[in-house]
Amino acid sequence: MTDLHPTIAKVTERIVQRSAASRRKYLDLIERGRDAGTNRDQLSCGNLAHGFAASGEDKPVIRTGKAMNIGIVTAYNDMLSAHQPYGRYPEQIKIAAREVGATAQVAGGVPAMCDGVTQGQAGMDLSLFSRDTIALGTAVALSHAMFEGALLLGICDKIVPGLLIGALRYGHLPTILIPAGPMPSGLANKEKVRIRQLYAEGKVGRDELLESESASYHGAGTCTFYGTANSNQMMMEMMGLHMPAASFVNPGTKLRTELTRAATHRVAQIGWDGDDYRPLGHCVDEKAIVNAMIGLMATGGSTNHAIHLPAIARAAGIHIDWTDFAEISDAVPLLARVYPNGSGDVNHFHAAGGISFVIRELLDAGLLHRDIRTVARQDLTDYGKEPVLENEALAWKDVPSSRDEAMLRPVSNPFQPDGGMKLLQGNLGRCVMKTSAVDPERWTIEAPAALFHDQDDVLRAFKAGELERDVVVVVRFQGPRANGMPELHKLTPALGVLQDRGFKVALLTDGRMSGASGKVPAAIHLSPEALGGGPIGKLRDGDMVRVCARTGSVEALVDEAEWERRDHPEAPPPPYDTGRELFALFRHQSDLAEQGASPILAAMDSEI
Ligand SMILES: O=C(O)[C@H](O)[C@@H](O)[C@H](O)[C@H](O)COP(=O)(O)O
Ligand code: SF4
Repeated sequence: MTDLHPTIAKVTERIVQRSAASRRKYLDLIERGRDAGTNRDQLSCGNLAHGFAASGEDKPVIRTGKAMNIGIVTAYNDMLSAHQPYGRYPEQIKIAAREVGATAQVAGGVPAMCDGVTQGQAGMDLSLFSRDTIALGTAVALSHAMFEGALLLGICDKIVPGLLIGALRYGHLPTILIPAGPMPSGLANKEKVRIRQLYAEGKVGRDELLESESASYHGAGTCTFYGTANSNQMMMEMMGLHMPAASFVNPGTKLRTELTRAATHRVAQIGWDGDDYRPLGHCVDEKAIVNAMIGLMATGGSTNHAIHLPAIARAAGIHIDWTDFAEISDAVPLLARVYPNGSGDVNHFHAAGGISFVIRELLDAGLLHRDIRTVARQDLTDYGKEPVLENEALAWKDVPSSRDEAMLRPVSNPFQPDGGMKLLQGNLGRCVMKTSAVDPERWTIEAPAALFHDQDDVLRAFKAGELERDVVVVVRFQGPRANGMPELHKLTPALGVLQDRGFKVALLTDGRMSGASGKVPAAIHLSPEALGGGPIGKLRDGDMVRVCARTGSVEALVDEAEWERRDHPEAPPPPYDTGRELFALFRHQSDLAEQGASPILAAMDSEI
């Protein structure tokens, strides 16, 4: 057994020390959890009668209170292709629960935004704060206190983080997340991007573009690019919160059904009445959080998790920062190239050996904490195996080697010696850049700034031919306090066209990009944001700006005295339509992206 890599050990210990007081307070909460009014024994007869009134055939079992009653929190809706299969899951779960003498009820539903539907639209300004809204909805669902275990149905971008943040405040409950799997592969992602760039250049019309898009996104299941949703799945494996390697099994298959059934049986086995109690708050500890960070680096995961993982950790009393990410990135090799970091999609990744291969490789190399408390039978070792059906029964098998080294490689022969996410800092602040999808010759870009306060103005300038040059496109007032920190992924085709025409191009913003954003170097999440005085506000058109993932720097190359003299521009008005005004409270309370950009956690931490 290889010793744990010294950097992983050092960063973990630093996080443990930094979090000692808040983690202790959190663990005390878990100890009190069952007595703090969030447990069926605390309920009155009236409470209970309301709780099981409509439970049908399960009523006698729920009424006796002897078996686990499982609370299902579901993010089902028809907007997310990834979540559409969840519509039938509660009935499957109830049947599976009865098979082991338990019961299950839908504790509540939570909203889920499809970032693909809102991308480039006003709705995208609600995307990040939908995460905290989901956390609040999860807490409302579990506050019924009718449950001794929980199953969370969520996959996509802000939904898994939101479900986890809410469920962690009920960390005394054993909890398993149940994925629904990726849609089968459609039009190749590279062809999708080619048509998009032709459309951006005016060379094809909407009909051809719509045909291409709907051949790519064509059915039920998660989109097959390796964006934030599929990075969520990877992280849940690295933290041991799924049934092992359940993530990338397609919907509508027998194996998928058996994995859902197994998760329901398993959660009933890890409750406080048994001899293998595994509460969520003990599973999500410092080592599990570090494992999730490692997984992001080893697979080129979504930059959105530089914001979500700090928020998830904080809900468990754990504090991480971008320096932790950067040091882990330097120690962890890139083992997977899944689109946008390569040409294959998550179905190809899974077929090549997928997450099981990655975990086993990292464990064997001492690059993961093996000894974490997972929801499975032992430790993370279980997650280095892939699920199969043997004579119709679920089994897990070793994955001895990659079945496609064009997209999945061993630690002995990685794509990059270090991970896919870099910390950049300098006189403009701190930000992150995902390098795994960017050609290394573009890791350093130094060019004149073109300043914008709105992504649509960038596209207008592109169409007017005003960006045909080396350029750092700066889009500011896109931070959480300004307009909710939208993804600016709609800029990708136009910036890609400029890059393909041979210009040196980079994006610099206090906003976000999609996890599916790829080949154009993007220095994002710049903190502190422009609203409130962040240095990005001092930039002027034509300033030379340098972003460099090699040296980890983001600099305005402006005379120091001139820079000091500069004042800040007037901020654009806050967003007002599409319900965005309802989220003013969240904008006002949000803290830094590096802390998780979470208004609810900022307010919670100010009280406890
Ligand atoms: O972070 C992410 O992974 C994105 O938010 C993703 O969920 C979103 O749907 C993209 O917009 C999809 O990519 P396209 O917009 O290119 O289809
Ligand atoms: S991956 Fe993105 S686009 Fe696809 S269903 Fe999920 S949120 Fe929507």
